This record gives sequence, structure tokens and C-alpha cells, in this order.
Amino acid sequence: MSSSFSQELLISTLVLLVPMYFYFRCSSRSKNPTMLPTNWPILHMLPSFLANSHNLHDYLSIVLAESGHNFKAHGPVGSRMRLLITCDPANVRHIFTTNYTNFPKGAEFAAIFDIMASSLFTIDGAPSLRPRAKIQSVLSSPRLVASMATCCRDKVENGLLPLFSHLASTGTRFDMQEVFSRFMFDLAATPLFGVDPGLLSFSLDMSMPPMDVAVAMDTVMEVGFIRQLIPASCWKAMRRLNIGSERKLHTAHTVLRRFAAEMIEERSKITLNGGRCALSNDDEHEDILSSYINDPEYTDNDFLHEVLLSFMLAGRDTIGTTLPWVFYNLAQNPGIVSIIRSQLSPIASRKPLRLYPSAPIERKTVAAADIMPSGHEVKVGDTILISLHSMGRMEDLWGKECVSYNPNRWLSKDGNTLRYVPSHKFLAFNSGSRICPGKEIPVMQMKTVVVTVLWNFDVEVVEGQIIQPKPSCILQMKMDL
Ligand code: HEM
Repeated sequence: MSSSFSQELLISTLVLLVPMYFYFRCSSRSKNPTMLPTNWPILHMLPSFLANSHNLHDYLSIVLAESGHNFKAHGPVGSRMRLLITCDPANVRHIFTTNYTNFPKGAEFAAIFDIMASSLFTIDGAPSLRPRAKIQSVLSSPRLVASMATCCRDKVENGLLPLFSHLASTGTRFDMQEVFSRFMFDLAATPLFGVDPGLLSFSLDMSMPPMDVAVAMDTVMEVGFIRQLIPASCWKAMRRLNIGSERKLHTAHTVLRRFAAEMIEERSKITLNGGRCALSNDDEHEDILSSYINDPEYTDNDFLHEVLLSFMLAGRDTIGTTLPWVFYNLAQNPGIVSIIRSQLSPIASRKPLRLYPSAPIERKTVAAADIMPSGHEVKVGDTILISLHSMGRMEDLWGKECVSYNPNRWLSKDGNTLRYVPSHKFLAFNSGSRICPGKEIPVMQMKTVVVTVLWNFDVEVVEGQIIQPKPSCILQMKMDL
């Protein structure tokens, strides 16, 4: 065993066991009257964050409201965890636009999401320019966008509506998050690979295909969340030992790589046999994979897998996470449902992203020391966590009704136009030069789903349920009945 590994092991043991012991022993005696994390000697604020990790997004909203939108946190001595947690629009504009090059995602982010380490999601600066231009050109192809719209309508009509009709006619309660995970899995994979995995198909006894790949994608996001919460030395030691969450992640990576390889193979069989791609009815293949396979820069298989998986995560996780929250909000606001039914308003589908942004936290590092507009100093190597979830819930940004779902807040006074809200205040699709290049696609897909479902069904939340976000890098819904 190398000395650096022994050191990692020692730190991980210290970090996982000792803080919990001290936290629970001392928290009852704590004189800290606020919700702000207690700053313990040696372990600093880690115990508070670990103890609130099951509900971290809400916890951060409380901490940021109490501390005036910015909070400096420290991990255990020697862990090099120095964080500025913020939801301050002025800081966000500084990080994403004004001084953008000073705040890369950083090497640690690429390590945390190692399954897509070389994809656009984890790289910055000059190396990101070509991949971004490539994605932008792929996603702006009118043929692709048109076939994605057709594919979405088809999946809603022949997949989602029959499923909901069956569930409604049998009075079956169901897990909205699971249904939309399946739906979006098919809808993301079809334009990507030209093959429909058929996860939404069902038989009359309600058996549905296994979801192991979708579950593996969830694992990447859940373990990514844990990796951000604990010192890097700790999860790296666990990875070497292949224990706990790291063992689960290792299995998930295997499932995902196998899936990408199978889909590529499936796609080539279709091409070889002169078959038609599931995305379009003509012989010209419009799927995203074809445009990468034919590009000499993507001949390395591992690299291609990373790119494809990052596309799956971009397409499935974001919308699959947002839709259950949309219906959750609508089920509790019948007045808004009536307005949508009478006007088929597009606003409802996009705006829940203020309260429930599918990517609730953005992470940046500091390349050179800087002073933020809020006056906070940041040093080289510091991490900045931008809490989008908190930003949508700050009273001084959104008014007294900040936690209410009220799509009318986005309308101008006469109700005829959408009010302008800058992206550094409504960050759901990111801001500045790295704004989501696919953002028109989810808006189109979500409008199709919301309008069609509301036109055909009444949606109700099962009484007595506790509905919360899962502790993960994406804001999936967790239901406890
Ligand atoms: C509700 C739906 C969506 C939301 C809320 C969303 C939001 C975001 C956010 C916040 C980022 C920045 C991530 C980061 O830098 O850490 C991003 C990037 C990206 N999104 Fe989306 N997205 C959505 C749907 C989609 C879809 C459907 C696609 C593709 C078909 C897509 C493609 C991308 C790509 C390629 C990037 C990387 C851009 C870059 O790093 O330069 N997104 N998205």
C-alpha cells in the first residue's frame, strides 16, 4: 500500500466517522441559534452539511437567505475544501459573464463526472470551443429539430396517452417520476441513436421493461452529489477500495458503457440492412450519432461513448426531472390548469424551473484571486457553488410569494407578453457563453406533454405523500407514501 493511499484512507475514516459522532453528540448542546453551519475545530462545517445532506437544496436556501445570498464554508483541516456558496445574481453575472474565464469548472469537476470526463460538460476554455460549435450545429439542424418534434408527438400519442388512459381506467396510482424517466429515456435515445429503446411500453398487467440503464444514470448523479459533499481524498480512497457508493458507481459505469456500445451496434445493423431509423420515416438518417460517427475527430470509442452518454444525461435528466414538478405544481393549482386549458398557455411548462431547476447547483473553481461583486474574496483553487434552487426562492429577488407557483409573474402587466428576466437571475438554462445550446428543444417537448396531458386528464397528487427532491445533482422527485 503506497503512503499516499494510506494517507487517503486515514483521512476518509476520519472524515466519515468522527464528524458524525461529534455532530450528534454536540448539536444538542449547541448554542448556535441559527441554521448556519457550526464551525467546529478541525472538521469545520462538514458535519453540518453531512447531517443536512438528505435535504441539502432546502438547507442551502435557508443558509443563503439567512446570510444575505452568500456563504463561505470550509471543509476539514487539510481537505482543501474552501467554498463560496452563492445565489447572488450580481455574483452569478460576474462568474458566468463578466469575468467568465476566471471561473472554469475545473479538474475536480471532470474527476467527479469521470464517466463523461472529456465531453463538453466537463471541459472549459479553448478545448471546449470546437465541441460546443459541433453540438450547436447538430442541434440547430432544422431536419433534426423537426424530426424530434414529430418523435415527441408520436411518443406522447402512442406511448404516454395510452399508458395514462390505462392507469386512469383502472384507477391505478403511479410514480410520476418513474413514468417521465421512462418517457424521456426513449425520447432522448431516439434522436441520439436512431433506435427507440421502448422503456415506456407496457403490457395489460402493467409490467414494463427493466430500467437498469436509467437507474445507472441516476446513480451517476447521486454519487456525483456525494463526491461534491465530501473531501476528494475520501471518495478517491473509497473508489480504490471499491466500497460503498463508489462500488455502486463502478457497476453503473459498466452498465452505461455497455448500453452505449449496444446502441451503436444496433444503429450500425439498421444502416447495414438498409433499415429506417426510428426518428424519421425517410431513408436519410437524421440521428445525432450519425453526425459523430462520420466525424474523424470522434473515432476513439471511449471518447464517443462519453459524448453519447453526456447527450443522454442532457436530454433525459433535465426534462425527465422537470415534468414531474410541473404536474405537481399544476395538480395543486386548478385555476392555472383552467387557464392553460382555455389558452393552451406555454408558460406553465418552462417556469417551474425557477422553483425546481433540474440542475440545482452549478460548480465553478477560481483560477485567479478575485473580489466578487458582493465583496467576498475568493482565492485560487476555491470552489464556488451556485445554488439555483435557492436563487428561485429568495424573497428579495422574487417577492413575498417567492415559493408560490404563479406563472402569471412572468407576464407583463397587460398579460400579453412575457416579462424579461435576465439569465443571471433565472439561471435554469445557464448564462453567458455556455448557455444550454438545446434549450428550445425541451421547451417544445415539455409544451407538447403538458398541453396534451392536461387536455385529456385531471392530475391529482395522492393525499398524504411527502414529496421532496432526491439528494442528487439533478432535482429528481422522491415520493414517500
Ligand atoms: C429542461 C431541460 C434542460 C435544462 C434545464 C438544461 C439546462 C442546462 C444547463 C444548466 C446547462 C449548463 C450545465 C453546466 O455547464 O454545468 C446545460 C448545458 C447543456 N445542455 Fe441543456 N438543458 C436542458 C435540456 C437540454 C437538451 C434537451 C439538450 C440536448 C438535446 C441539451 C444540451 C445541452 C448541452 C450540449 C450542454 C453543454 C453546453 C456547454 O457546456 O457549452 N440540454 N443545459
